[in-house]
Amino acid sequence: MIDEKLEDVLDEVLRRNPGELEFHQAVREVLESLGPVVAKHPELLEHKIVQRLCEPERQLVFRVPWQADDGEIHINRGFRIEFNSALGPYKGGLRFHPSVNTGIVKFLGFEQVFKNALTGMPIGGGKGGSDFDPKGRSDSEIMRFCQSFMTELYRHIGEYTDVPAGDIGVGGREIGYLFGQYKRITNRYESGIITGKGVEWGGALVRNEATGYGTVFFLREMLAARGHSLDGRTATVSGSGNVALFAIEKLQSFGAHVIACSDSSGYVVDDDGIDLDELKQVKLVERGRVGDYADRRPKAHLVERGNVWELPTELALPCATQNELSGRDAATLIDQGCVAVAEGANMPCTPDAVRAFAEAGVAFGPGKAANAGGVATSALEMQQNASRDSWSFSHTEQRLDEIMTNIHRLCAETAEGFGAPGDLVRGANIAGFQRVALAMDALGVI
Ligand SMILES: NC(=O)C1=CN([C@@H]2O[C@H](COP(=O)(O)OP(=O)(O)OC[C@H]3O[C@@H](n4cnc5c(N)ncnc54)[C@H](O)[C@@H]3O)[C@@H](O)[C@H]2O)C=CC1
Ligand SMILES: O=C(O)CCC(=O)C(=O)O
Repeated sequence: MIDEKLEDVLDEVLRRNPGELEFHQAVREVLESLGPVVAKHPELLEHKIVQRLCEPERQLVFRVPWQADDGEIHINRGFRIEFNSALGPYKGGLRFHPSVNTGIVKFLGFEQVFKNALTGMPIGGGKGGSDFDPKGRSDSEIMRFCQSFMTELYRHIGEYTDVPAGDIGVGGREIGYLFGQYKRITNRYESGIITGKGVEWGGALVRNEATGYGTVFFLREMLAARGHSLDGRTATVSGSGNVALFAIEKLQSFGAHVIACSDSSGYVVDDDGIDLDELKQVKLVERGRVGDYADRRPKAHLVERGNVWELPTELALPCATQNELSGRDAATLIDQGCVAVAEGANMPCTPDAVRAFAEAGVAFGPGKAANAGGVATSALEMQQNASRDSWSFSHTEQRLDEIMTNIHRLCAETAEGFGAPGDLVRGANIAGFQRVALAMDALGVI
């Protein structure tokens, strides 16, 4: 249900952004939570704070030409949506995937604004990427693509303006090529222009692990609020990229039994529990498929093109991509005893799924809160860059844990304060919104 005045805002968003379905979905989800806030503070609509929040400050779309190893010239499209800078420089990742378009980048940028606000750190929200498909491309092709991408992007980013990082298809290798090209073009070693850097050249310890670890810290808090723990629970994680791998690592360290993970080729079940060293070897070193992992493990098998949510599990961590877990999947998970879901990915559960979990009393951690550990640790990287310092792993992980625990507390208290105890979706949307709205109002009509 959506408040009547907010319905008008949503109608305007739909009219101005035709066909951008993921963006519509993300905006609708936030507006559905804001009824009680605008009822209490009608000035937020009079000052057009909500309306301005739904319109990116700047949208950049550019051509990215590059040459493949066989000599063929390819042309991709690059994007950077600088969504909101009321709290600090635009901050958010870059995604390289063939599905990337304006609507996808806009939904991710919109989510990022609220997520970054929840961290309590001085970062605005943005997102970018390209419809480039890195799958099957050589290192040299990836490098040439990244160099071409940065040859346009460099003029728009900076420590005080816009600070990109990784997302799907953009990891340490790509960040290195992007940073190298920035340095070459500008002749400046400005560590603070991008995060997710290698630790030898300005990166922060724990940034690589942060999103996955943070999601599990958040899940631990969700369970603790209900008097439960992770120890001995079965868990299923979708994806097997950056977020998934380190979510598995932290789940296992807390005593959970991770039985399955996936990639776009299908899912793998391992009755002995996922062997993380083997999975990292396949995914991070060989850049292989989950089937390669199954081939090496005695009690593992691949379900080609299978849906990982058909498996019985107590904990579900969608860590792959948007709308990967449907209402039907949620019903299956609930029937088979799932007690908690934490979104490591951005908007992985469809609105039907989120509704089904709420109705069944399943603890649910929305992505903009549960996966905020990645961007929060990026802000810690910026902090270290600005002070020419580097912190130990244990100190940085401790900071991450505190940040995630605080975000959980903020969401839970906000939900409670607005008459929806336990509803972390509402808590996250309202708490994130309040922080950005306050800053926007203070900064005037800009
Ligand atoms: N990397 C980060 O720090 C953060 C990432 N996220 C979100 O987490 C999710 C995963 O991102 P990363 O792990 O960084 O990317 P990644 O590129 O390292 O891994 C993505 C994984 O998802 C799988 N995948 C992608 N599309 C799929 C599909 N249609 N069906 C099944 N599997 C699919 C890939 O095979 C891969 O295993 C994304 O939604 C991203 O926006 C959220 C917060 C921070
Ligand atoms: O670390 C960052 O700046 C980006 C993280 C990100 O893209 C996300 O939170 O979805």
